[in-house]
Parts: sequence; C-alpha cells; structure tokens
Amino acid sequence: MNAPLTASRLSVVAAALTDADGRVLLAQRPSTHHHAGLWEFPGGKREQHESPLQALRRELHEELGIEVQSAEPLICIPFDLGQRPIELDVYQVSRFAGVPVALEHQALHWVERRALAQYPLPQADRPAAAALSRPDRMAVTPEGIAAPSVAEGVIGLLRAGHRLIQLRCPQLDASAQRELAAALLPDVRKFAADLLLNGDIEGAERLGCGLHLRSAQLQQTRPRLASGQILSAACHDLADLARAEALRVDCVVLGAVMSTATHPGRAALGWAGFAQLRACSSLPIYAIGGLCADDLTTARRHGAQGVAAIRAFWPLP
Ligand SMILES: Nc1nc2c([nH]c(=O)n2[C@@H]2O[C@H](COP(=O)(O)OP(=O)(O)OP(=O)(O)O)[C@@H](O)[C@H]2O)c(=O)[nH]1
Ligand SMILES: [Mg+2]
Repeated sequence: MNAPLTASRLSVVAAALTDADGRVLLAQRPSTHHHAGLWEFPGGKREQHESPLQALRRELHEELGIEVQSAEPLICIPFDLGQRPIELDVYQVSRFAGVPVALEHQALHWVERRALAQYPLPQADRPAAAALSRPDRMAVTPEGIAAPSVAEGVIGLLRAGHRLIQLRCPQLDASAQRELAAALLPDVRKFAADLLLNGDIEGAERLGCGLHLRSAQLQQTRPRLASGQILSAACHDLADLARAEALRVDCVVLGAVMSTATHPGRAALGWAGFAQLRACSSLPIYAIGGLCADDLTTARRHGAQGVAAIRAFWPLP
C-alpha cells in the first residue's frame, strides 16, 4: 500500500544518482521556480495515486530523460522550517538507462561526495548530503574502564570499520583524556577516521582533533576549530538544537530515542518524537539511546544520519 499523503507535509521524492566513480548528480533549479538557482537532487512532488518509486521513475523521466532501473532508500527527511512542511524521501539510484540531460533544470553537475556541502542546497537537503558523505555510526567509548582498555577498544572500533569515535572518559581527568587522545590520533588518522573529544574544548583546539560539546556547553561561543575538525553536540530538545545550529556544528547527537539503563530517568522520545525534532533542524542528526546497528534502517526512515551507541558498538567484553 502507498504511504498516505497527509495534509501536514508535502511528499517529495528525489534521487541521489551516482556514477561509476561514486559521484552524485546535482541539478540547479530553474530561475522561475521556488528555491531558484539552488542545487537539488532531481525529483518532485508525489501524486496521490503514486508509490514513492513510481513518482521517482516519472520525475526522473520528465526531468532527466532517464529510466530508473533500481533505487535504494537513502534517507527520508521530515522538514517543517520551509514555506511549506515537506517530507523529502531520497533514494540512491546507481542503475539507470540513458544519459541524464537537463530537460527542466538550468544545469547538471556530477559532484564528489565530500564537495556536496559546498553547493548552495535547499535547507532540507543538508541531511541528505551528509548521509551521502559522512559515517552512519558514531561509536562512543564506555565509561568506567582504565585508559589502556579504552585505547584497545578504540583500535578495535577502527579495525571494525568505525570512522567516527567519541572519546568520552568521565573516569579520567581532562588531562588524562587528552593524553589518551594524543596517543590514539596517529592510528585514527591512519584509518582516515575522526576522533571527537567529549567536552574538552581546549584539548580539541590544541590537538587539532574533533570535539563533542555536552548540552550544557551549548551556551558558549563557537570553539576555534579548523574546517577539518568535526564539531558535534549533544541535544535533548528544540532549544538545544537551535543553539547547536547557531554554533554551526557539523552534526548533533539527539536522544534518548529509547530508554536506556545508563539514563533511566530520562523520558524516551520514541521515533515519532525524534522525527518531530528532526523536522525543526537542518543539521545531520545521530539518534542515540538504546539503539544498535540493526536500527540504522529505521533511523534513516526518520531522517537520522545514523545511530550513535556505546555498548552496542564496543568491541571488548
Ligand atoms: N526535487 C527536489 N525538491 C526539493 C529538494 N529539496 C527541497 O527542499 N525540495 C522542495 O520540494 C518541493 C517540490 O519539488 P519540485 O519543485 O521539484 O516539484 P516538481 O518537480 O513536482 O515540480 P512542479 O512544481 O513544477 O510540478 C519544492 O518546494 C522544492 O523546493 C530536492 O533536493 N529535490
Ligand atoms: Mg522537480
């Protein structure tokens, strides 16, 4: 059965068309349309009788003259901050017949994934650009274990394919956490991964690594980080998300989606609550709280960049 079209959000389907080199097609919106001149993923409004895939096939035929052969769901973004609330359902399309031609757009560009964010995109597209270019998992180190075990576990995470690791060691003082980060950074860089220091602004500035701000730190001015140093932030509600957006963070971690043993007192958002908050921000958002890798598909269906977890990802017993 087709997902119902609701009056509250306009249902829009769009395609991240990829070529053999993994580049993604962006299309520049016509000067006569809403969002004129911005670069978007080709697609358009789903009609009442259509499934998302039927709408995608029709739109890509009309706009690019191609036939879609297969499409995988990438991310479905509820977004309420524009002129009209939309649900932007983005599919990854790597198999299609024909060569895309700009039948309705001003121009087409094949873009390296890392360069997507440099294009002026509609606000709702930012989470899709991040879904195409940034890790879908953030691993957070568990508390209460000695520094050598944290180091061993982080190496295990890198070997298991994790590329975004938050070093969170409340059991160590700030200087010991910083020392541990400094020792781990050569390995982190060898794996082309990113390490985020939890809460230690000065440490991240000095070491040149990433930083994860606690929600209580969101009132401060933006830390002095270079463009390659990822800035992330813990958020629990709308006010946190607004502050994180004002600090121009690269991503946030939002939860708890499910109730967890580590934070038993905190009310869980559930996926519906998560999506409501997601719709009020254009930031890439990792969902956290009682989640594991099996929840990635559900997370993406609710507009998340992916899943952040402690125990579910930790490779040591
Ligand atoms: N196709 C597309 N639309 C997007 C994206 N991001 C985004 O906010 N939108 C918004 O979604 C809405 C519908 O898109 P559209 O203008 O392509 O619709 P359409 O192809 O059916 O065109 P039409 O209005 O001429 O019939 C527009 O308000 C558009 O700005 C995106 O990446 N791709
Ligand atoms: Mg369109």
